[in-house]
Amino acid sequence: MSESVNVTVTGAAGQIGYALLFRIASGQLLGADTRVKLRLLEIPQAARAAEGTALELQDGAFPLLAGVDVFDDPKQAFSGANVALLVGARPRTKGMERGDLLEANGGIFKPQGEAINAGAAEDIKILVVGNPANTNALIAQRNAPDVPAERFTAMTRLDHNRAVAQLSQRLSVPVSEIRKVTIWGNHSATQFPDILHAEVAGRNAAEAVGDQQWYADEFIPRVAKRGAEIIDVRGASSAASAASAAIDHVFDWVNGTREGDWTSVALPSDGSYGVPEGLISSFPVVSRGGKWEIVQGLDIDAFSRARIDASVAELAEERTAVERLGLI
Ligand SMILES: NC(=O)c1ccc[n+]([C@@H]2O[C@H](COP(=O)([O-])OP(=O)(O)OC[C@H]3O[C@@H](n4cnc5c(N)ncnc54)[C@H](O)[C@@H]3O)[C@@H](O)[C@H]2O)c1
Ligand SMILES: O=C(O)C[C@H](O)C(=O)O
Repeated sequence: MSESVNVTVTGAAGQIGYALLFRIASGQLLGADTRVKLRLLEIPQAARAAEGTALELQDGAFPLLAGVDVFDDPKQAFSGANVALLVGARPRTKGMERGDLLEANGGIFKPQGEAINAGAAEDIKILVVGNPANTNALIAQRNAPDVPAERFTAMTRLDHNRAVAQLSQRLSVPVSEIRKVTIWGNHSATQFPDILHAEVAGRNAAEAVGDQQWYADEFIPRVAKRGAEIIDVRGASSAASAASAAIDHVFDWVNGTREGDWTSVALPSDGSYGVPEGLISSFPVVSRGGKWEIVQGLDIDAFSRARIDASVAELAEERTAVERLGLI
């Protein structure tokens, strides 16, 4: 059994936090051989609720759980962190777009980036879940100049999983048969869920669907607006599915993606596919040796190009907005 790994989770007393922490403690984030020390960060008003969750974690008697500490100070919470899940932020409510949260939530990620820069472990891996996730990740990254930029990622795995599930339902095939779906761009309604390179049981997915109108007018908006659909039907933003996607994201980062497949992650662009360098945009990626690599060489047709460009333009606008707010 290895040394324990420090996992910092922000927003630990929130909805996603509650769905996430028990899965981490059970070994699903890092694997069944890795002991975990949880470091929970909350705002002072919610720290007692996080203490309550810590008591429940203790009551789970998880063999892989090496300890739980609760903090209300980011510097302490991120000290020595090997993995950081930045969940704590306000969720949107009915009628809002995720970008509307920029002003309310952006300010959270500057001090957290600074705290990561000051005290996280050398091998820190960061996943931002709190919305607007891509731009919050950009804020944290730009405030942590000593941490390699590629360690900062934002979550589009929930969108990816949603796309796989919709395709599976449409084609009546198990999700395990679906490969190489991509989410491009922002975790927002402008995102582009791409099935043109995807495979279903070894066959091209777009050909298997054979219905461009369903793809353009039903599938893409259904996936891109699924967060709003959940808020409408459930009365609160997605929580357990978001926690599950966060587990998938980090598990694949640490353990590698499966052969013959890829996943979707928002990470700092290196200029691939014409996305301006530095923007935290979603790409098709594989994970090898604990590092994400953008899948290269995919043909991008005019339909896809227009959609990728629109989502990337929104990311550039969000970057300008946070520059104006003095957050980067
Ligand atoms: N990227 C995605 O796919 C995705 C999916 C679902 C939800 N989200 C986002 O995740 C965020 C959390 O959602 P939730 O449903 O858990 O919300 P929630 O309101 O239930 O919980 C948020 C928690 O964060 C805490 N918090 C606020 N500011 C903090 C700070 N500075 N430091 C530490 N903790 C802080 C709050 O006290 C609260 O307990 C929201 O922004 C939501 O929109 C993202
Ligand atoms: O849509 C939201 O506001 C929550 C989350 O980002 C989601 O995709 O479910």
